[in-house]
Amino acid sequence: MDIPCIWTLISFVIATAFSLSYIFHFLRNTNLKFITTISLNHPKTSTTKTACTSTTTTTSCTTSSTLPLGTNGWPILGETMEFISCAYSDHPESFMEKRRRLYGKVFKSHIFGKQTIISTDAEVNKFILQSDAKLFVPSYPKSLTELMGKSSILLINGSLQRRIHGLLGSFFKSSHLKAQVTKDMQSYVQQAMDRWDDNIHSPIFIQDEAKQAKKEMVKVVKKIIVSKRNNMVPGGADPNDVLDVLLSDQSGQLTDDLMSDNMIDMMIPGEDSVPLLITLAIKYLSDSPLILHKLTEENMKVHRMKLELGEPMIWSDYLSLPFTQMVITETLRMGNIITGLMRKAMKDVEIKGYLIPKGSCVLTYLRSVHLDEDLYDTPYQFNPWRWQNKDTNSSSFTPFGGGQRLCPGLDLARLEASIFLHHFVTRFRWEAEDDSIVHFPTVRMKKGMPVWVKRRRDP
Ligand code: HEM
Repeated sequence: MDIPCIWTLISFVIATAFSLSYIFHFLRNTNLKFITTISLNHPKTSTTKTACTSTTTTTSCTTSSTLPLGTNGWPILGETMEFISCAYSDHPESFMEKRRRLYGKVFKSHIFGKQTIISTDAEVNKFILQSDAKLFVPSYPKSLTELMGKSSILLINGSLQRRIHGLLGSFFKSSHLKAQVTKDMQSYVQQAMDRWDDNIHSPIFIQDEAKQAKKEMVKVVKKIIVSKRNNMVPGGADPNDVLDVLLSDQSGQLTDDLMSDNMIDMMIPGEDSVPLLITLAIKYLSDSPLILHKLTEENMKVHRMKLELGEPMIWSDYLSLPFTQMVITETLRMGNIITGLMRKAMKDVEIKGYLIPKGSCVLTYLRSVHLDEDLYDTPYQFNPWRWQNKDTNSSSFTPFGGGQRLCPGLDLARLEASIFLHHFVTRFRWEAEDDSIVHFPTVRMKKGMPVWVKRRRDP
């Protein structure tokens, strides 16, 4: 066969493949029930497997469980293009909403090169996040795992993960660290805001300013580690806090690699998540004058009281401002800085009647839960009052994950956001330029959240 002929044949095969996959896709969308039955091997018709349900204390096995429904989309591409185009649109939830309507809150899809079970159900997510490594382990794309390092706490499992988690958790909770972070952040924020006073000809970009503040915070944590290491006397005094414990650990498990990988874990949320939390709070406040007024009033009150007493604000003052904390909680709910968490099933697991087969990749999609109208009235409305007398420790609110991997930096994140907001609203009035939230590949402001600031005359 000559060369043009081979090309004609190849083109024909490719065209046929695309046409068939188009027809297949079209049929599936128009006659969903028929196709799901065939293409998904739906257990109602063909699959019955033995599966295990675990609670904190028991694991029981049943023989009737159903695989989540859903579609695989196009060959190779799966449903990735639709996922991305929805994520870039004004309504990024549309991908999940459409499938929730068709298949329920837990469904199957094929995104980013992998068949994935997506859970948008609060209870299912809670179960998955609270399970130990016998049932589910973290599962991230190779590019991310290489960045994190193999001994990153986000990737290790079992007793070593629990040990490091406990140590980091107590370090971040220690009043010593909170006091140091508060002192350094206050001084940084004040210096930065002094510069803004003179800046009347251009807007301030909150996203960049918050990131710069955060870089200072990472330096603070590092400074504490270095100074502790230098001042450590072998067999010396009892450890003061967890970092002392980490540094003096003799088990040989906490290698330098492990310590440095975990510093990176702390820098990723530091460089990104906390600045984003601050930026989103400013965005929502700029759009809601009444809420901004109430927040300013609360912060002004404590600011004046501290001035009269001649005392500085300390970390516990920031964390006990009730309305400010409600604003931060509502920002976490609506902002969804971490949209979802990836896990891999280590055995067949049955949750709420869904069968999750061993080896499945599972995306616990936190965003859909936080915006679920079954759980929140008018979920797209920024309403901090909804948190009045409401527990933030529930399966319907998990911006910091849950279970054994619950974010150990959550108090620190709230503290840093509170410090920034306090100094910002007590020193300035501002007018925000139009900006919008982008949801893919990560959440951020399109223009960096430019605001025009004006010094308050009523300290
Ligand atoms: C708004 C800010 C933050 C958000 C939304 C956030 C969110 C999260 C989430 C959802 C997880 C769970 C990951 C998983 O289950 O796979 C996590 C874990 C973690 N976070 Fe945060 N985080 C924030 C700030 C911080 C800060 C400030 C630090 C430390 C300085 C920090 C350190 C960590 C660490 C070390 C883990 C891993 C815990 C483990 O796997 O045992 N985070 N974070």
